[in-house]
Amino acid sequence: MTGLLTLANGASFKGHWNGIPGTVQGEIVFFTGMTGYEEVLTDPSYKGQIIVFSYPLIGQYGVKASHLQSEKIQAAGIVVTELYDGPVEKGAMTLRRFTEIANVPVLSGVDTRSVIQAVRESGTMQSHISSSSVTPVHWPPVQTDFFSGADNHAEIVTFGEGEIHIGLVDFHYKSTILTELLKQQCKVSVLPYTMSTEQLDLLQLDGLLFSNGPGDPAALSSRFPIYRDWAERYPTFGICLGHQVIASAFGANTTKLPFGHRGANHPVINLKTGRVAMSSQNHSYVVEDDSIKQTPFAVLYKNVNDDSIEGLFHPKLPIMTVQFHPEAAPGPADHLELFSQFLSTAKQKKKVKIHA
Ligand SMILES: NC(=O)CC[C@H](N)C(=O)O
Repeated sequence: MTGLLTLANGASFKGHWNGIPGTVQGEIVFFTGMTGYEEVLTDPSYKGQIIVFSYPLIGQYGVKASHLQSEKIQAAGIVVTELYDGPVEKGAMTLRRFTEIANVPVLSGVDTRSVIQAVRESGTMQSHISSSSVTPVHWPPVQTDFFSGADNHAEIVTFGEGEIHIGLVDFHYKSTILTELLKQQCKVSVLPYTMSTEQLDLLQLDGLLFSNGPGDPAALSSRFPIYRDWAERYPTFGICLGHQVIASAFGANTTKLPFGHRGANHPVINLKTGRVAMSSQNHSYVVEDDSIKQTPFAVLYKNVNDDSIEGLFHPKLPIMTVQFHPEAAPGPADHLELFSQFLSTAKQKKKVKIHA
């Protein structure tokens, strides 16, 4: 069955529709990694978006449960050049089957290079994929607030039994973030983002990790004073949305990039050491350079491609934040050491002997 991708700027692209006939609308974003579609599709930060994969063959190694970043596909739709339909390794499911179960359509046979060029020229915009050739006449606004409370969990869920107790502030975290903490023998309590300070303090945590998440960090603005108080009292690490939220909580502004950073090879420079390393990224919003002077923070990392802020640190308190994804999944593991750095501050607070 043929299908059509329409962009809000009027451009349209024909393809082959895979899935139950229908129509899906969402913000169009593109991911440039050669591998990692399992992690990308299930990363909650992609909630509601239509993902275009730049690598021309997608699905070639199937889908394994151990690679998933959440319990389901979070993207609203998928656009690829070729959907691999051959056999996959024992124990893996084909990507076609995985998308069918989730009822997420795949538009294949699309010239994704042209789509990405259009997005790079016009900026991130609304898009529509459909099994009919009807194009939308109006575009309802895209969802940017994912924190109405409706999908928050009320309970604190605890994993692991380690001596160091970390609170993972859950803005819809990627499972690899939890796995990395557990690998380092932490006890991790996954916290509802609406939790009260009284409840938080009862847990006697040694550190807080503010997670990644979908949409606009400004959606959490009513909680910024609370998060600032928490960060000032606990060793703190922020990842992606968590970085944006912490920066905002201390007075910085955020803005939206023209077409975001989504891929597995974004070079970032550590301004203290001068070391450049590759990073995994998935974000549209960014902390504004000029607004850093309104905060106590200093810039630790910058993006080598566009000079945007990639990480911050507090000169006096154990607070560090990164815009990129040190847990990778997918992507290079060059920044995994940041978990150990964060945990060493948590251990210092607890006065536990650090085994380097
Ligand atoms: N991966 C993330 O946490 C994404 C953060 C935010 N939703 C953005 O797009 O910028």
